[in-house]
Amino acid sequence: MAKGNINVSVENIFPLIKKFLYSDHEIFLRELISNGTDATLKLKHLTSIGESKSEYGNPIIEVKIDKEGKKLHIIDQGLGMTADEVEKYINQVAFSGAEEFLDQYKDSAKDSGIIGHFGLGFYSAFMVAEKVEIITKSHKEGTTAAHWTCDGSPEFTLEPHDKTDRGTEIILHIAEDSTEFLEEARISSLLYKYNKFMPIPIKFGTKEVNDPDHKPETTTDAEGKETTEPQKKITVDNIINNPNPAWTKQPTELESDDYNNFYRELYPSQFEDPLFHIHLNVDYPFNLTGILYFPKMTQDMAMQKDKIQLYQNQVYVTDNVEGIVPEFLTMLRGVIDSPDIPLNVSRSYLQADGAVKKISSYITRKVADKLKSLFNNNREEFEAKWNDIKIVIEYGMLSEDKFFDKADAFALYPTVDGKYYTYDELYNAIKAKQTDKDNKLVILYTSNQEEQHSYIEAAKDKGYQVLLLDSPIVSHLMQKLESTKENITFSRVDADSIDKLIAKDETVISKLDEDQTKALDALLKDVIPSEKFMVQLEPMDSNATPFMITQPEFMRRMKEMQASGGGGGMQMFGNMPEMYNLVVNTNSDLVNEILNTEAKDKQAHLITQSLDLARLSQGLLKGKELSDFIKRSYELLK
Ligand SMILES: Nc1ncnc2c1ncn2[C@@H]1O[C@H](COP(=O)(O)OP(=O)(O)OP(=O)(O)O)[C@@H](O)[C@H]1O
Repeated sequence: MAKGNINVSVENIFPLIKKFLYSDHEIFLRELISNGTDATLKLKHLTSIGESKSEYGNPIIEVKIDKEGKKLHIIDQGLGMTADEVEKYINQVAFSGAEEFLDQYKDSAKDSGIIGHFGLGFYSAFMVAEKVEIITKSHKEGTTAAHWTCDGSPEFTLEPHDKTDRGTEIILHIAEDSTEFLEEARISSLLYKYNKFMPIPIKFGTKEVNDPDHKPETTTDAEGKETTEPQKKITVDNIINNPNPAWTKQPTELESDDYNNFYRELYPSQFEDPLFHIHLNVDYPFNLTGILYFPKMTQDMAMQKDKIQLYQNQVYVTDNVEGIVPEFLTMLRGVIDSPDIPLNVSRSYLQADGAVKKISSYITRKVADKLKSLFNNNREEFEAKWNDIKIVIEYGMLSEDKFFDKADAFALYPTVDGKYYTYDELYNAIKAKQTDKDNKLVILYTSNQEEQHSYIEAAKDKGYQVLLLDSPIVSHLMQKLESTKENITFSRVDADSIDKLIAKDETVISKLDEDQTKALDALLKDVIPSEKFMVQLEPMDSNATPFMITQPEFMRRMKEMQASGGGGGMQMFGNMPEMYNLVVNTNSDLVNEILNTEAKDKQAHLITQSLDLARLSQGLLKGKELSDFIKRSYELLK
């Protein structure tokens, strides 16, 4: 038996490992299974090129709990190690890796982001074990198995072992404070979290299934009663992983059902199919595969619990893909697998990393290309899905300039009449009628068809088109479009009276002379609360609404942008009180009647009633004021 000291300068490294990695100690299992997987894949390669005489067969990795002995076993049938190799790879190489890690990150232990994503390899076993054994037999002919033990001090023992079959068994003597790792449920959930798509089958216990060779017979007795014999069960290995997940296959091998099934495998609690998928597959200048799904979005952007999962060669790493996937795409779901994403560094470093930047822009481009081809190939279907995908697209247009440029080809602007225009189509459809006297194109929109119904009707009567733009970030997008496209402006239908929304050269003559206008103004100001409404007298078509409430576009939009997270300079708008304009049509019969009514109280009554009607059509009449209005209206009916 050989004894010796592991090549390590720190007197006792294990307490350090334990301390630094405490928050994430569960990753030891992922590390050990990864090692077993690597050892198996290496053997596969060696046998395929004739470098190993060993029979590859159908190797699996087994995880076994020995509750009584307080041990956890991880057994592989990979290439194994000779005693010399244990000496070289475990005593020297592996430990220097751990040491290097500690050297580098000793001072930054607080940054758990680093630690959580760093694979400590074999030595992470000491986070949960007080003693570790390796029993390993190399695939090389004529070699003896080796048995290595270490109890957490730098001392180890290495002796021969009688193991005859190829592969490595790691035995962890679980420490007192880590007995949770002797619980079947805990191990099972860890295997599911980290290993469910690893490339070598992983066995954890056995399970009972119906015997496929047994077809239960049904017999009929003398009285004609049928009895079916019980189905025979057989015991089979409980394989916890799918070693060939969809993203590792070529898109040509997969049907749309396969993609949907894989989505359900990833997110078992999702009942709705995704809207569509994007298969990522690139091997130059970096390596990346994956499948992204567009789920059906809800208006609530925060409600997004199933996230994109990041894998490295089929080993789960994290579901925090911030920095790797552009932010607007973090609303998607699916898998990204890349050996080229550095996992052992902090997030801020990740964002500056050249390879990561390229990955991020590749993903953005792929998503844009996919959207474009969906739009080109089946516009009808794309339009039908627009409502569910618009948030992602609009958000992408706002946050990524490259995406903004590409999205011009497929971003849609729906009208209240169910038409869907691209920007260019919209421009051509409305430019003749909706260009104002200053040659500005005015794009009219509503955020709520029900609430702004009368305003929409007024615009339609003029032959204008009204867009339905109702997503929570659309005010930011309008702002961006106004600054990138030339000479356009967005205006909500209730931002002004229809003649002023798109001001043309023609002027409407007022039926009131100057004195009458002054008198009307005074009358209105007597009754109408000036802190809530700015009275605006306007000569309009005599049939146009006599009293109308509008809210200036600029102010309202700034407030909205602030509410949906504009931050910074927009703070001041959020604190402004709601301010409305009351537009009074001086050419209407009602105004004429108000002026010609002698009795003061009747005059005030008419004004109040008209104001309330205008508020009612904006949805602003509520509470006591609404009750008073209803009461007054009944009085009028008497
Ligand atoms: N189950 C195993 N079968 C065969 N060799 C193994 C096994 N586990 C570990 N080794 C050997 O020990 C070495 C060190 O393992 P360790 O897990 O510490 O580092 P690594 O796998 O090289 O890197 P990482 O830090 O990414 O895990 C491996 O490179 C491999 O040569």
